[in-house]
Amino acid sequence: MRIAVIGTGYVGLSTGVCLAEIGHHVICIDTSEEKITLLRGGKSPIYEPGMEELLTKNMEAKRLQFTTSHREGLEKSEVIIVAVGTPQQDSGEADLTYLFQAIQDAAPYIEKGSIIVIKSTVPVGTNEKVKRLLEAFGQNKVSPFVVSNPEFLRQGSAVLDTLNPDRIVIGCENKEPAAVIEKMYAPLNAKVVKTDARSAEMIKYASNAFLATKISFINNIGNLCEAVGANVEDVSKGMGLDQRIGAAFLQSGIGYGGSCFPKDVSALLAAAKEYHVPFSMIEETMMINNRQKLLLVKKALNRFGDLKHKKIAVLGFAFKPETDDMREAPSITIIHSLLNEGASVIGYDPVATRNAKGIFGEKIAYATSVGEAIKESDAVFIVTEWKEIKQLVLSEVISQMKQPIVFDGRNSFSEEAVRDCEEIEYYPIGKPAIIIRKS
Ligand SMILES: NC(=O)C1=CN([C@@H]2O[C@H](COP(=O)(O)OP(=O)(O)OC[C@H]3O[C@@H](n4cnc5c(N)ncnc54)[C@H](O)[C@@H]3O)[C@@H](O)[C@H]2O)C=CC1
Ligand SMILES: O=C(O)[C@H]1O[C@H](OP(=O)(O)OP(=O)(O)OC[C@H]2O[C@@H](n3ccc(=O)[nH]c3=O)[C@H](O)[C@@H]2O)[C@H](O)[C@@H](O)[C@@H]1O
Repeated sequence: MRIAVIGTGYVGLSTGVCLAEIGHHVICIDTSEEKITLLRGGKSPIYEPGMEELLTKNMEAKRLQFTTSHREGLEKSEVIIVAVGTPQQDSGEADLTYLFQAIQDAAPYIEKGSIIVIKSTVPVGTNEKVKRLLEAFGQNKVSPFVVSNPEFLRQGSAVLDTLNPDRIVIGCENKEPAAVIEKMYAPLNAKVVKTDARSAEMIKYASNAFLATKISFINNIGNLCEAVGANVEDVSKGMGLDQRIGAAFLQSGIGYGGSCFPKDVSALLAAAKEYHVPFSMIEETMMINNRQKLLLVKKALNRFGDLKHKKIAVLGFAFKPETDDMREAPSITIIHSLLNEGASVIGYDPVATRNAKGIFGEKIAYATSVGEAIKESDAVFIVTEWKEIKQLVLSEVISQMKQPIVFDGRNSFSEEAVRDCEEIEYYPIGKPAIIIRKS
Protein backbone atom coordinates (compact mmCIF):
# COMPACT_ATOMS: atom_id res chain seq x y z
CA MET A 1 0.00 0.00 0.00
CA ARG A 2 1.22 3.56 -0.64
CA ILE A 3 0.95 5.55 2.57
CA ALA A 4 1.74 9.15 3.52
CA VAL A 5 2.27 10.16 7.14
CA ILE A 6 1.93 13.84 8.05
CA GLY A 7 4.03 14.76 11.08
CA THR A 8 7.23 12.90 12.01
CA GLY A 9 7.15 13.26 15.79
CA TYR A 10 7.07 10.32 18.22
CA VAL A 11 3.86 8.94 16.73
CA GLY A 12 4.24 9.85 13.06
CA LEU A 13 7.81 8.59 12.81
CA SER A 14 7.09 5.35 14.68
CA THR A 15 4.03 4.77 12.50
CA GLY A 16 5.88 5.52 9.26
CA VAL A 17 8.90 3.40 10.09
CA CYS A 18 6.82 0.44 11.30
CA LEU A 19 4.39 0.51 8.36
CA ALA A 20 7.43 0.39 6.06
CA GLU A 21 8.80 -2.48 8.12
CA ILE A 22 5.65 -4.53 7.46
CA GLY A 23 6.02 -3.97 3.73
CA HIS A 24 4.20 -0.74 2.82
CA HIS A 25 5.67 2.12 0.81
CA VAL A 26 5.69 5.11 3.12
CA ILE A 27 6.49 8.77 2.67
CA CYS A 28 6.67 10.93 5.79
CA ILE A 29 6.00 14.67 5.56
CA ASP A 30 7.03 17.27 8.12
CA THR A 31 7.18 21.06 7.97
CA SER A 32 10.43 21.00 9.95
CA GLU A 33 13.35 21.19 7.48
CA GLU A 34 15.69 20.28 10.33
CA LYS A 35 13.87 17.01 11.10
CA ILE A 36 13.57 16.00 7.46
CA THR A 37 17.27 16.69 6.80
CA LEU A 38 18.24 14.52 9.77
CA LEU A 39 15.84 11.75 8.74
CA ARG A 40 17.07 11.75 5.16
CA GLY A 41 20.53 11.16 6.58
CA GLY A 42 19.22 8.11 8.48
CA LYS A 43 19.25 9.91 11.85
CA SER A 44 16.27 9.96 14.18
CA PRO A 45 15.44 13.39 15.66
CA ILE A 46 14.09 11.62 18.76
CA TYR A 47 15.65 9.03 21.03
CA GLU A 48 13.67 5.78 20.77
CA PRO A 49 15.19 2.32 21.17
CA GLY A 50 15.38 0.47 17.81
CA MET A 51 14.24 3.49 15.78
CA GLU A 52 17.43 4.24 13.87
CA GLU A 53 18.02 0.60 12.90
CA LEU A 54 14.55 0.28 11.35
CA LEU A 55 14.82 3.72 9.82
CA THR A 56 18.01 2.98 7.89
CA LYS A 57 16.91 -0.57 7.04
CA ASN A 58 13.67 0.57 5.42
CA MET A 59 15.25 3.57 3.70
CA GLU A 60 17.79 1.24 2.12
CA ALA A 61 14.97 -1.07 1.07
CA LYS A 62 13.42 1.99 -0.66
CA ARG A 63 10.18 1.63 1.31
CA LEU A 64 10.63 4.81 3.35
CA GLN A 65 11.12 8.40 2.22
CA PHE A 66 10.97 11.85 3.80
CA THR A 67 9.88 15.22 2.45
CA THR A 68 8.81 18.70 3.50
CA SER A 69 6.50 18.94 0.49
CA HIS A 70 2.85 18.01 1.00
CA ARG A 71 2.42 17.86 -2.77
CA GLU A 72 5.26 15.36 -3.23
CA GLY A 73 4.15 13.32 -0.23
CA LEU A 74 0.51 13.03 -1.10
CA GLU A 75 0.75 12.22 -4.77
CA LYS A 76 -0.58 8.72 -5.35
CA SER A 77 -0.97 7.97 -1.62
CA GLU A 78 -3.93 5.70 -0.95
CA VAL A 79 -3.86 6.32 2.79
CA ILE A 80 -2.87 9.60 4.48
CA ILE A 81 -2.18 9.36 8.20
CA VAL A 82 -2.22 12.60 10.19
CA ALA A 83 -0.06 12.50 13.35
CA VAL A 84 0.63 16.13 14.20
CA GLY A 85 0.62 17.48 17.75
CA THR A 86 -2.58 18.40 19.62
CA PRO A 87 -1.17 20.23 22.66
CA GLN A 88 -3.06 21.65 25.60
CA GLN A 89 -4.50 25.17 25.50
CA ASP A 90 -4.53 27.37 28.61
CA SER A 91 -8.22 26.48 28.95
CA GLY A 92 -7.32 22.78 29.23
CA GLU A 93 -8.88 21.92 25.87
CA ALA A 94 -6.88 20.37 23.03
CA ASP A 95 -5.40 22.88 20.60
CA LEU A 96 -6.29 21.72 17.09
CA THR A 97 -4.38 24.44 15.22
CA TYR A 98 -1.68 22.07 13.91
CA LEU A 99 -4.25 19.47 12.91
CA PHE A 100 -6.44 21.86 10.96
CA GLN A 101 -3.36 23.47 9.38
CA ALA A 102 -2.08 20.04 8.32
CA ILE A 103 -5.46 19.26 6.77
CA GLN A 104 -5.46 22.56 4.89
CA ASP A 105 -1.87 21.96 3.72
CA ALA A 106 -2.80 18.50 2.49
CA ALA A 107 -6.26 19.14 1.08
CA PRO A 108 -5.26 20.42 -2.39
CA TYR A 109 -3.22 17.30 -3.11
CA ILE A 110 -5.47 14.57 -1.80
CA GLU A 111 -6.54 12.32 -4.61
CA LYS A 112 -10.03 11.03 -5.16
CA GLY A 113 -10.70 7.87 -3.16
CA SER A 114 -7.82 8.42 -0.71
CA ILE A 115 -8.48 7.73 2.95
CA ILE A 116 -7.54 10.26 5.63
CA VAL A 117 -6.63 8.66 8.94
CA ILE A 118 -6.64 10.81 12.06
CA LYS A 119 -4.06 9.30 14.41
CA SER A 120 -3.52 12.43 16.53
CA THR A 121 -5.44 12.39 19.81
CA VAL A 122 -8.46 14.60 19.19
CA PRO A 123 -11.67 15.55 21.02
CA VAL A 124 -14.87 13.77 20.15
CA GLY A 125 -16.36 15.22 16.99
CA THR A 126 -13.04 16.29 15.43
CA ASN A 127 -13.12 13.67 12.66
CA GLU A 128 -16.40 15.19 11.50
CA LYS A 129 -14.82 18.67 11.48
CA VAL A 130 -11.89 17.33 9.45
CA LYS A 131 -14.30 15.89 6.89
CA ARG A 132 -16.01 19.28 6.54
CA LEU A 133 -12.64 21.04 6.15
CA LEU A 134 -11.59 18.62 3.44
CA GLU A 135 -14.85 19.17 1.64
CA ALA A 136 -14.23 22.92 1.75
CA PHE A 137 -10.54 22.91 0.78
CA GLY A 138 -10.17 19.73 -1.28
CA GLN A 139 -9.23 20.18 -4.91
CA ASN A 140 -11.68 17.60 -6.19
CA LYS A 141 -14.53 18.68 -3.94
CA VAL A 142 -15.18 14.98 -3.39
CA SER A 143 -16.30 13.89 0.02
CA PRO A 144 -13.17 12.11 1.33
CA PHE A 145 -13.15 9.16 3.67
CA VAL A 146 -12.01 10.05 7.19
CA VAL A 147 -11.10 7.30 9.66
CA SER A 148 -10.31 7.73 13.34
CA ASN A 149 -7.39 5.51 14.34
CA PRO A 150 -6.00 6.62 17.71
CA GLU A 151 -2.53 5.58 18.80
CA PHE A 152 -1.61 3.81 22.05
CA LEU A 153 2.19 3.54 21.86
CA ARG A 154 4.33 4.53 24.83
CA GLN A 155 7.44 6.62 24.47
CA GLY A 156 10.56 4.67 25.25
CA SER A 157 9.09 1.58 23.62
CA ALA A 158 7.43 3.26 20.64
CA VAL A 159 8.79 0.90 17.97
CA LEU A 160 8.03 -2.23 19.96
CA ASP A 161 4.52 -1.02 20.85
CA THR A 162 3.74 -0.03 17.25
CA LEU A 163 4.74 -3.46 15.98
CA ASN A 164 2.91 -5.26 18.83
CA PRO A 165 -0.23 -3.28 19.66
CA ASP A 166 -2.74 -4.60 22.23
CA ARG A 167 -5.47 -3.48 19.86
CA ILE A 168 -6.11 -1.35 16.81
CA VAL A 169 -9.09 0.97 16.97
CA ILE A 170 -10.75 1.90 13.69
CA GLY A 171 -13.55 4.45 13.89
CA CYS A 172 -15.58 5.08 10.76
CA GLU A 173 -19.25 4.94 9.85
CA ASN A 174 -18.37 3.68 6.37
CA LYS A 175 -17.36 0.00 6.03
CA GLU A 176 -15.13 0.29 2.93
CA PRO A 177 -12.40 2.63 4.25
CA ALA A 178 -12.48 0.82 7.61
CA ALA A 179 -11.73 -2.43 5.78
CA VAL A 180 -8.78 -0.83 3.93
CA ILE A 181 -7.26 0.36 7.21
CA GLU A 182 -7.80 -3.07 8.78
CA LYS A 183 -5.96 -4.60 5.80
CA MET A 184 -3.13 -2.08 6.15
CA TYR A 185 -2.49 -3.32 9.69
CA ALA A 186 -3.18 -7.02 8.96
CA PRO A 187 0.51 -8.09 9.11
CA LEU A 188 0.55 -7.04 12.80
CA ASN A 189 -2.04 -9.71 13.69
CA ALA A 190 -3.56 -7.46 16.33
CA LYS A 191 -7.07 -7.43 17.77
CA VAL A 192 -9.20 -4.87 15.95
CA VAL A 193 -12.02 -2.80 17.45
CA LYS A 194 -14.25 -1.29 14.77
CA THR A 195 -16.64 1.40 15.83
CA ASP A 196 -17.96 4.83 14.89
CA ALA A 197 -15.54 7.79 14.84
CA ARG A 198 -16.89 9.40 18.02
CA SER A 199 -16.46 6.22 20.06
CA ALA A 200 -12.94 5.73 18.68
CA GLU A 201 -12.02 9.27 19.70
CA MET A 202 -13.44 8.62 23.18
CA ILE A 203 -11.59 5.27 23.55
CA LYS A 204 -8.31 7.18 23.38
CA TYR A 205 -9.19 9.75 26.06
CA ALA A 206 -10.89 7.20 28.30
CA SER A 207 -7.84 4.89 28.12
CA ASN A 208 -5.33 7.60 29.01
CA ALA A 209 -7.51 9.06 31.75
CA PHE A 210 -8.09 5.60 33.24
CA LEU A 211 -4.35 4.84 33.32
CA ALA A 212 -3.61 8.27 34.83
CA THR A 213 -6.29 7.66 37.47
CA LYS A 214 -4.78 4.25 38.26
CA ILE A 215 -1.42 5.98 38.87
CA SER A 216 -2.95 8.70 41.06
CA PHE A 217 -4.86 6.04 43.01
CA ILE A 218 -1.74 4.02 43.78
CA ASN A 219 0.17 7.20 44.60
CA ASN A 220 -2.42 8.11 47.19
CA ILE A 221 -2.36 4.57 48.55
CA GLY A 222 1.44 4.97 48.72
CA ASN A 223 1.12 8.12 50.78
CA LEU A 224 -1.31 6.36 53.09
CA CYS A 225 1.08 3.39 53.33
CA GLU A 226 3.81 5.75 54.52
CA ALA A 227 1.48 7.20 57.14
CA VAL A 228 0.31 3.84 58.49
CA GLY A 229 3.63 2.00 58.15
CA ALA A 230 2.74 -0.29 55.21
CA ASN A 231 4.77 -0.99 52.05
CA VAL A 232 3.17 0.18 48.80
CA GLU A 233 5.22 -2.22 46.67
CA ASP A 234 3.81 -5.23 48.50
CA VAL A 235 0.37 -3.66 48.37
CA SER A 236 0.65 -3.18 44.57
CA LYS A 237 1.81 -6.76 44.16
CA GLY A 238 -1.03 -8.05 46.28
CA MET A 239 -3.57 -5.98 44.35
CA GLY A 240 -2.12 -6.58 40.89
CA LEU A 241 -2.38 -10.36 41.12
CA ASP A 242 -6.14 -9.94 41.05
CA GLN A 243 -6.78 -10.26 37.32
CA ARG A 244 -9.63 -7.79 37.55
CA ILE A 245 -7.16 -5.14 38.75
CA GLY A 246 -3.98 -6.10 36.87
CA ALA A 247 -0.39 -5.36 37.84
CA ALA A 248 0.37 -2.69 35.25
CA PHE A 249 0.41 0.99 36.19
CA LEU A 250 0.44 0.34 39.92
CA GLN A 251 3.92 1.70 40.44
CA SER A 252 3.84 4.45 43.00
CA GLY A 253 6.26 7.30 42.26
CA ILE A 254 6.44 11.04 41.79
CA GLY A 255 3.46 11.41 39.50
CA TYR A 256 2.86 10.92 35.81
CA GLY A 257 4.36 13.27 33.24
CA GLY A 258 4.84 13.23 29.50
CA SER A 259 3.19 14.88 26.56
CA CYS A 260 -0.05 12.95 26.81
CA PHE A 261 -1.47 11.97 30.20
CA PRO A 262 -1.54 15.55 31.55
CA LYS A 263 -3.00 17.07 28.39
CA ASP A 264 -5.44 14.26 27.63
CA VAL A 265 -6.77 14.15 31.18
CA SER A 266 -7.34 17.87 31.05
CA ALA A 267 -8.97 17.68 27.59
CA LEU A 268 -11.38 15.00 28.87
CA LEU A 269 -12.26 17.22 31.81
CA ALA A 270 -12.82 20.15 29.44
CA ALA A 271 -15.21 17.97 27.39
CA ALA A 272 -17.08 16.87 30.53
CA LYS A 273 -17.49 20.53 31.51
CA GLU A 274 -18.59 21.53 28.01
CA TYR A 275 -21.31 18.87 28.06
CA HIS A 276 -22.21 19.53 31.74
CA VAL A 277 -21.34 15.98 32.80
CA PRO A 278 -19.90 15.98 36.35
CA PHE A 279 -16.53 14.18 36.43
CA SER A 280 -14.80 15.34 39.62
CA MET A 281 -12.83 12.09 39.73
CA ILE A 282 -10.71 13.42 36.87
CA GLU A 283 -10.06 16.66 38.78
CA GLU A 284 -8.94 14.59 41.74
CA THR A 285 -6.58 12.56 39.50
CA MET A 286 -4.97 15.82 38.40
CA MET A 287 -4.73 17.30 41.91
CA ILE A 288 -3.14 14.16 43.33
CA ASN A 289 -0.63 14.18 40.49
CA ASN A 290 0.31 17.81 41.04
CA ARG A 291 0.88 17.15 44.74
CA GLN A 292 2.85 13.99 44.05
CA LYS A 293 5.39 15.80 41.88
CA LEU A 294 6.43 17.84 44.92
CA LEU A 295 6.73 14.89 47.29
CA LEU A 296 10.54 14.60 47.17
CA VAL A 297 10.97 18.32 47.85
CA LYS A 298 8.55 18.04 50.77
CA LYS A 299 10.51 15.11 52.18
CA ALA A 300 13.79 17.03 51.76
CA LEU A 301 12.32 20.06 53.53
CA ASN A 302 11.18 17.82 56.39
CA ARG A 303 14.66 16.38 56.63
CA PHE A 304 16.75 19.57 56.30
CA GLY A 305 14.41 22.29 57.60
CA ASP A 306 15.36 24.45 54.63
CA LEU A 307 17.31 23.81 51.45
CA LYS A 308 19.30 27.05 51.22
CA HIS A 309 22.79 26.42 49.78
CA LYS A 310 22.23 22.67 49.78
CA LYS A 311 23.74 20.96 46.76
CA ILE A 312 21.17 18.56 45.35
CA ALA A 313 22.07 16.03 42.66
CA VAL A 314 19.04 15.24 40.48
CA LEU A 315 19.37 11.93 38.64
CA GLY A 316 17.09 11.88 35.58
CA PHE A 317 15.43 14.70 33.62
CA ALA A 318 13.24 12.67 31.21
CA PHE A 319 9.61 11.99 32.19
CA LYS A 320 10.35 8.25 32.01
CA PRO A 321 13.34 6.08 31.04
CA GLU A 322 14.37 5.37 27.43
CA THR A 323 13.22 8.73 26.12
CA ASP A 324 14.74 12.20 25.84
CA ASP A 325 11.29 13.78 26.17
CA MET A 326 10.84 16.24 29.01
CA ARG A 327 7.33 17.47 28.24
CA GLU A 328 5.52 17.79 31.61
CA ALA A 329 8.34 15.81 33.27
CA PRO A 330 8.16 15.76 37.09
CA SER A 331 11.84 16.85 37.01
CA ILE A 332 10.73 20.32 35.83
CA THR A 333 8.44 20.92 38.82
CA ILE A 334 10.98 19.40 41.21
CA ILE A 335 13.98 21.42 39.98
CA HIS A 336 12.09 24.72 39.88
CA SER A 337 10.88 24.07 43.40
CA LEU A 338 14.40 23.20 44.61
CA LEU A 339 15.71 26.44 43.09
CA ASN A 340 12.91 28.42 44.75
CA GLU A 341 13.94 26.89 48.07
CA GLY A 342 17.48 28.21 47.54
CA ALA A 343 19.16 24.89 46.70
CA SER A 344 21.81 24.56 44.02
CA VAL A 345 21.07 21.79 41.54
CA ILE A 346 23.31 19.61 39.41
CA GLY A 347 21.49 17.19 37.11
CA TYR A 348 22.33 14.16 35.06
CA ASP A 349 20.38 12.24 32.43
CA PRO A 350 21.78 9.77 29.89
CA VAL A 351 19.95 11.37 26.92
CA ALA A 352 17.73 14.31 27.94
CA THR A 353 20.40 16.86 28.93
CA ARG A 354 20.10 18.79 25.66
CA ASN A 355 16.35 19.26 26.29
CA ALA A 356 17.01 20.12 29.95
CA LYS A 357 19.40 22.90 28.90
CA GLY A 358 16.58 24.38 26.82
CA ILE A 359 14.37 24.49 29.94
CA PHE A 360 16.70 25.41 32.81
CA GLY A 361 19.49 27.19 30.93
CA GLU A 362 22.21 28.26 33.33
CA LYS A 363 20.04 28.03 36.45
CA ILE A 364 21.42 24.56 37.16
CA ALA A 365 24.65 22.68 36.45
CA TYR A 366 24.80 19.66 34.13
CA ALA A 367 26.91 16.59 34.81
CA THR A 368 28.08 14.15 32.16
CA SER A 369 28.04 11.20 34.56
CA VAL A 370 26.32 10.09 37.76
CA GLY A 371 29.70 10.29 39.51
CA GLU A 372 30.13 13.95 38.58
CA ALA A 373 26.58 14.79 39.71
CA ILE A 374 26.69 13.19 43.13
CA LYS A 375 30.20 14.35 44.12
CA GLU A 376 30.06 16.38 47.32
CA SER A 377 26.25 16.64 47.17
CA ASP A 378 24.11 17.08 50.29
CA ALA A 379 21.39 14.83 48.87
CA VAL A 380 20.50 12.84 45.77
CA PHE A 381 17.03 12.94 44.20
CA ILE A 382 16.26 9.95 41.99
CA VAL A 383 13.72 11.24 39.48
CA THR A 384 13.90 8.93 36.44
CA GLU A 385 14.46 5.19 36.81
CA TRP A 386 17.00 4.76 34.01
CA LYS A 387 18.62 1.30 34.02
CA GLU A 388 21.99 3.01 34.52
CA ILE A 389 20.65 4.62 37.69
CA LYS A 390 18.91 1.51 39.04
CA GLN A 391 22.11 -0.46 38.56
CA LEU A 392 24.18 1.90 40.69
CA VAL A 393 25.81 0.39 43.74
CA LEU A 394 24.30 2.52 46.46
CA SER A 395 27.17 2.06 48.90
CA GLU A 396 29.57 3.47 46.26
CA VAL A 397 27.25 6.41 45.52
CA ILE A 398 27.02 7.30 49.19
CA SER A 399 30.79 7.30 49.63
CA GLN A 400 31.14 10.18 47.14
CA MET A 401 28.49 12.43 48.72
CA LYS A 402 28.95 15.10 51.35
CA GLN A 403 26.01 13.62 53.25
CA PRO A 404 24.66 10.10 52.55
CA ILE A 405 21.05 11.15 51.95
CA VAL A 406 18.94 9.71 49.11
CA PHE A 407 15.38 10.68 48.19
CA ASP A 408 14.26 7.98 45.77
CA GLY A 409 11.20 8.98 43.74
CA ARG A 410 11.15 5.68 41.85
CA ASN A 411 11.97 3.10 44.54
CA SER A 412 14.98 2.07 42.48
CA PHE A 413 16.83 0.07 45.14
CA SER A 414 16.07 -3.07 47.09
CA GLU A 415 16.10 -3.04 50.87
CA GLU A 416 19.20 -5.30 50.74
CA ALA A 417 21.09 -2.78 48.57
CA VAL A 418 20.24 -0.03 51.04
CA ARG A 419 21.18 -2.15 54.04
CA ASP A 420 24.57 -2.88 52.43
CA CYS A 421 25.52 0.73 53.12
CA GLU A 422 27.56 1.49 56.19
CA GLU A 423 25.74 4.75 56.63
CA ILE A 424 22.68 6.09 54.78
CA GLU A 425 19.41 7.96 55.05
CA TYR A 426 17.19 6.48 52.38
CA TYR A 427 13.74 7.97 51.76
CA PRO A 428 11.67 5.93 49.27
CA ILE A 429 8.06 6.39 48.17
CA GLY A 430 5.22 4.64 49.98
CA LYS A 431 7.33 2.65 52.42
CA PRO A 432 9.33 3.33 55.55
CA ALA A 433 12.61 5.28 55.36
CA ILE A 434 15.79 3.36 56.21
CA ILE A 435 18.27 5.18 58.40
CA ILE A 436 21.64 3.57 59.11
CA ARG A 437 24.10 5.49 61.30
CA LYS A 438 27.81 4.70 61.39
CA SER A 439 28.49 2.78 64.56
N1 LIG B 1 3.93 11.01 22.06
C1 LIG B 1 3.24 9.93 22.30
O1 LIG B 1 3.71 9.01 22.96
C2 LIG B 1 1.85 9.77 21.78
C3 LIG B 1 1.19 10.83 21.17
N2 LIG B 1 -0.09 10.66 20.73
C4 LIG B 1 -0.76 11.75 20.02
O2 LIG B 1 -0.21 11.82 18.70
C5 LIG B 1 -0.13 13.19 18.26
C6 LIG B 1 1.30 13.54 17.90
O3 LIG B 1 2.09 13.47 19.06
P1 LIG B 1 3.69 13.49 18.99
O4 LIG B 1 4.15 12.54 17.95
O5 LIG B 1 4.17 13.32 20.38
O6 LIG B 1 3.92 14.99 18.48
P2 LIG B 1 5.29 15.73 18.12
O7 LIG B 1 5.15 17.12 18.59
O8 LIG B 1 6.45 14.91 18.57
O9 LIG B 1 5.31 15.72 16.52
C7 LIG B 1 4.42 16.40 15.71
C8 LIG B 1 5.11 16.68 14.38
O10 LIG B 1 4.16 17.24 13.46
C9 LIG B 1 4.84 18.21 12.65
N3 LIG B 1 3.87 19.10 12.02
C10 LIG B 1 3.13 20.08 12.61
N4 LIG B 1 2.32 20.65 11.70
C11 LIG B 1 2.54 20.04 10.51
C12 LIG B 1 1.99 20.17 9.20
N5 LIG B 1 1.08 21.08 8.92
N6 LIG B 1 2.47 19.36 8.23
C13 LIG B 1 3.43 18.44 8.50
N7 LIG B 1 3.97 18.26 9.72
C14 LIG B 1 3.54 19.04 10.72
C15 LIG B 1 5.78 18.89 13.63
O11 LIG B 1 6.85 19.56 12.97
C16 LIG B 1 6.26 17.68 14.47
O12 LIG B 1 7.44 17.11 13.92
C17 LIG B 1 -0.73 14.01 19.41
O13 LIG B 1 -2.09 14.21 19.16
C18 LIG B 1 -0.53 13.11 20.62
O14 LIG B 1 -1.49 13.38 21.62
C19 LIG B 1 -0.76 9.46 20.82
C20 LIG B 1 -0.14 8.38 21.40
C21 LIG B 1 1.22 8.43 21.92
O1 LIG C 1 -1.22 8.95 24.53
C1 LIG C 1 -0.05 8.81 24.77
O2 LIG C 1 0.83 9.62 24.49
C2 LIG C 1 0.48 7.60 25.48
O3 LIG C 1 0.50 7.92 26.89
C3 LIG C 1 1.06 6.89 27.71
O4 LIG C 1 2.39 6.59 27.29
P1 LIG C 1 3.65 7.46 27.76
O5 LIG C 1 3.20 8.76 28.31
O6 LIG C 1 4.60 7.47 26.63
O7 LIG C 1 4.36 6.60 28.91
P2 LIG C 1 3.82 5.73 30.14
O8 LIG C 1 4.65 4.52 30.23
O9 LIG C 1 2.36 5.54 30.08
O10 LIG C 1 4.19 6.66 31.37
C4 LIG C 1 3.53 7.89 31.59
C5 LIG C 1 3.91 8.45 32.95
O11 LIG C 1 3.32 7.68 33.99
C6 LIG C 1 4.30 7.32 34.95
N1 LIG C 1 3.93 6.01 35.53
C7 LIG C 1 3.62 4.96 34.73
C8 LIG C 1 3.26 3.75 35.27
C9 LIG C 1 3.20 3.59 36.66
O12 LIG C 1 2.87 2.52 37.21
N2 LIG C 1 3.51 4.65 37.43
C10 LIG C 1 3.87 5.87 36.90
O13 LIG C 1 4.15 6.83 37.67
C11 LIG C 1 5.61 7.31 34.18
O14 LIG C 1 6.70 7.49 35.05
C12 LIG C 1 5.42 8.46 33.23
O15 LIG C 1 5.76 9.69 33.84
C13 LIG C 1 0.21 5.62 27.51
O16 LIG C 1 0.79 4.55 28.28
C14 LIG C 1 0.16 5.21 26.04
O17 LIG C 1 -0.71 4.09 25.88
C15 LIG C 1 -0.41 6.40 25.23
O18 LIG C 1 -0.41 6.09 23.85
